[in-house]
Amino acid sequence: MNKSNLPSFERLFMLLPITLRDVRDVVHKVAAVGSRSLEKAQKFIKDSAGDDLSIKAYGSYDEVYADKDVDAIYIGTPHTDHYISARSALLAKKHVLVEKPVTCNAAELRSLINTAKEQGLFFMEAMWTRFLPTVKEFKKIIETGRLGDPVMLWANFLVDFNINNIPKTHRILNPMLGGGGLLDLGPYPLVWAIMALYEHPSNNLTRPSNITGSMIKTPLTGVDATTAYTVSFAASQAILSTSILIPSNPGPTVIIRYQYGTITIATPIFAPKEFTVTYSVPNGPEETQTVKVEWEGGGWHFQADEVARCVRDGKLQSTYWGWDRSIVEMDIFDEVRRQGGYVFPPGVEIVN
Ligand SMILES: NC(=O)C1=CN([C@@H]2O[C@H](COP(=O)(O)OP(=O)(O)OC[C@H]3O[C@@H](n4cnc5c(N)ncnc54)[C@H](OP(=O)(O)O)[C@@H]3O)[C@@H](O)[C@H]2O)C=CC1
Ligand SMILES: O=C1OC[C@@H](O)[C@H](O)[C@H]1O
Repeated sequence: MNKSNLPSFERLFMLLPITLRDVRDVVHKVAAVGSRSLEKAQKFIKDSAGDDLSIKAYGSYDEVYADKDVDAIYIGTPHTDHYISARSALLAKKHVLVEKPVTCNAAELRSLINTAKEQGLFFMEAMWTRFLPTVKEFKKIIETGRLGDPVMLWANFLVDFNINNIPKTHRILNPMLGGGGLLDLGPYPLVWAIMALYEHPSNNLTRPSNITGSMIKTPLTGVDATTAYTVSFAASQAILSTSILIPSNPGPTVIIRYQYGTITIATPIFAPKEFTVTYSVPNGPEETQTVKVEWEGGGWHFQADEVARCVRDGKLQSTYWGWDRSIVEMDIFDEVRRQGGYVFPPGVEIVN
């Protein structure tokens, strides 16, 4: 059946596989796709949006911002474009979901938050891991209190980008696009530190007390190839790392030690479907529990549901990944870059 021949209500109805993941309170639909080239926008709709003829293709981003049928904009451009695109979308009165890292630095983020407040619009970093069902299950285990307080967390995200055989203009290598491992991969080890340590009731959303960072840069372009960073909270500490030189497997890539046990998160760090909890009692037997979670699709739709709910409820920020989390993240990245001596080329940071 050709969906495009149906009246709009029936087309909407055909989107109902949404209910298969048991989401009935919100529905969202791609209304338009913007690209710097019309042909690319059309190709994206054909290849990645089911060739849905109701989706408008635009050869510029500005046309999407100006479209009255668009309520919210997802920005999936390289990091260095996030500030300009998100600001333009907010000024055009659109709610905004912007890829991780939300901006190149904390000053750009603070500026966007002010714009969102002034415009009365929803704004969120697309930290999709926070919205996965796995994290809901993780939080349930923590809330029982049986593990006690967190003490140490180790997390890494390593990806072999084959950097000797890709163009130096690739966004992972290009300093003009905010290249390097920290900004691209670093949000994932950090999101686990934020979820497990910063958000833990024992820390109660208290900002980190100390941050350290060390970077090894590739001679190819000077961006960070391997980075280690630590984040200390009042009573717990995260040891985090990224590299663009080697793959993450074999995992695990996240281990969290609590007073009375350990949680080990399976790979991939950005969308794990399994974790293991080991409860340890002094002088007693250990008890191990493996939690497995399944979902349909890649998993990005859970954050899209959150955007829809927040917009519906008139919220400017999410309770789960609010502005404070992104500010903690970008303050940490600024400090690690400062200690690691990674200065972006002039013009990359729009706000300083
Ligand atoms: N959540 C997740 O799972 C993932 C998130 N990301 C994040 O998404 C963002 C984009 O990453 P990725 O898709 O790999 O990046 P790409 O380099 O593939 O760029 C994505 C698109 O951005 C547009 N664009 C706008 N300005 C530029 C520019 N100056 N140079 C190149 N492209 C530009 C292009 O679209 P066009 O020409 O059509 O306008 C391009 O196709 C990053 O911030 C990254 O961290 C990346 C991978 C996975
Ligand atoms: O978000 C991401 O997840 C997967 C990585 O390979 C990618 O570089 C990164 O941007």
